[in-house]
Amino acid sequence: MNHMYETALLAPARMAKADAAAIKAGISSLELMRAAGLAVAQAVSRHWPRGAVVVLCGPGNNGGDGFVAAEQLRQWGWPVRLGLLGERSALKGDAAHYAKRFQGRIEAFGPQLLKDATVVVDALFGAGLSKALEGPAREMVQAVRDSRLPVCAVDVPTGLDGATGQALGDTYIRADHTVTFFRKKPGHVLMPGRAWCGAVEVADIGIAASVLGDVGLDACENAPVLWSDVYPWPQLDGHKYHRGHVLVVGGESMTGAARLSAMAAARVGAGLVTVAAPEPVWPIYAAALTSVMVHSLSDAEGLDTLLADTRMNAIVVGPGAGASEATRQHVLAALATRRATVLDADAITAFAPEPASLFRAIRGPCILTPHEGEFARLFGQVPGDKLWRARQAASISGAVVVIKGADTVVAAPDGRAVINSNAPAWLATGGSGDVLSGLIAGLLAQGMAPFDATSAAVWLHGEAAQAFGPGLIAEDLPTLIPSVLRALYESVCQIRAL
Ligand SMILES: NC(=O)C1=CN([C@@H]2O[C@H](COP(=O)(O)OP(=O)(O)OC[C@H]3O[C@@H](n4cnc5c(N)ncnc54)[C@H](O)[C@@H]3O)[C@@H](O)[C@H]2O)[C@@H](O)CC1
Ligand SMILES: Nc1ncnc2c1ncn2[C@@H]1O[C@H](COP(=O)(O)OP(=O)(O)O)[C@@H](O)[C@H]1O
Ligand SMILES: [K+]
Repeated sequence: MNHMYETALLAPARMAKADAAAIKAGISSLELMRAAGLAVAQAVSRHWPRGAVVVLCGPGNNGGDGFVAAEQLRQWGWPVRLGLLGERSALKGDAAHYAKRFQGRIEAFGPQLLKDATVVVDALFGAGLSKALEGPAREMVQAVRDSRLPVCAVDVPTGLDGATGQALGDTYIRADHTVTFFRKKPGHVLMPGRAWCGAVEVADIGIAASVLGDVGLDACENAPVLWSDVYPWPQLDGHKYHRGHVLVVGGESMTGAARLSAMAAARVGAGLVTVAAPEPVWPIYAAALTSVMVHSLSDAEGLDTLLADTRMNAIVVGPGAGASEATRQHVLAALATRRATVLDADAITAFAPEPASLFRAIRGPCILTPHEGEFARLFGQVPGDKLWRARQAASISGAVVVIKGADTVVAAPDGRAVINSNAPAWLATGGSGDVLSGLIAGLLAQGMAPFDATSAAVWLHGEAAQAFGPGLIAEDLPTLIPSVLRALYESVCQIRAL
């Protein structure tokens, strides 16, 4: 199977096409709904002790899934209350079919349903939600929020746009657990959706992955399956130059940033790492670094002189650099070599007055790693969701663009894109972005292609932060890379051995 199919993300419109393709291939829509509702009932019984469950059903197929789940839970002996938004006679198709099979009582829709409940199943609206919630639906969502009851959402929490991860109106369900079908939707991993879905479970409802051949996909969720085949594990017959040489251009006042970047490049496996340190502060870098080499860069010696050593095959400019003319010149010198170049932080900000001059200079492999603030400085206010904005920026700049955050998006100029979902909140700490730039460069130096290297680095970065948890500071991240790599290596080897 195409690896991209495994972690494909399908926006609701494309998911509807996948449903239609599966139905055309022979599975009935009733079977799909039955499997979906059963998966929801199983999730509820797995995650909560048997108790008073309230199933809130909407007027469409999301509500249909709710009827199936409610009947299943009832048969398993759960005390079930069910409220339907709208008239039962207005239900159509599959939802009407399963409403008829529900053996319990359909109660008046309203916040009184929540009294004495222990868990809520949100089957109000799913992929079909197309406008802000109003009237009784809105009141109910607000009541569920106020009740602080645990929620299991069907497909997507009501109020969330599955395509963008944004709210369609002013209120929405915050779920503890979300059961979605066939594949995740971008809204499950893009913020704030990622935070509202709780744990997301993908249920197999009988749709074959092969439908994606015709249906396509909107992006992928970042995962090792996408790049582990091309991960540059060291070889017995290799030597350090086979593993590349990263040059990190250091700054004069914030010397820690370049050191963090350099340490990360070394830990992720670059054969050699050099920091080019401004002459006056060379002793600071030299005293702090051991295996990483430090080159004293005088004002008179341009970066191009140092880069005459063509073994330096990946360059980082930006961490702690200062948004100065000197940084601009360093960026242009690095890009002129057409070697793999990571531009972070001040290297991005330095081009804020004239972004086009940066884009013109990008002729070889280049990765831009802005956070939202730096992104706006370079690309302005691009409308649309984060996935769209990253793709636009990659197309405009000719670089792989990483928009960082709890939902880091990596997009390539050719349209490929991944959304990363493993970063814990602990990662939001000063200097962690500097580490990321080094991880990317370290993988580029070892010959990984820019989009793969960046996706892999973003994932390793998130895993490292997860492994540490609370109290993380940026210095910890490089030291956590070995255990993350070991676990990845062992899992990849196991897969190969199968
Ligand atoms: N074969 C399929 O298509 C399957 C669909 N499934 C379920 O079906 C869901 C999608 O079903 P639907 O397309 O019926 O959509 P929903 O059940 O999410 O919404 C129902 C309808 O409500 C209307 N609506 C939209 N926004 C509204 C608002 N703010 N206020 C009032 N009405 C509004 C729209 O006409 C929409 O079609 C999925 O999320 C999933 O839960 C599952 O049963 C699996 C199989
Ligand atoms: N809420 C969050 N949850 C998870 N990761 C986050 C969150 N906020 C930021 N990050 C990650 O933390 C890192 C911060 O990078 P950056 O803003 O460049 O910081 P610095 O310049 O201090 O190194 C990025 O990798 C980003 O994706
Ligand atoms: K829902």
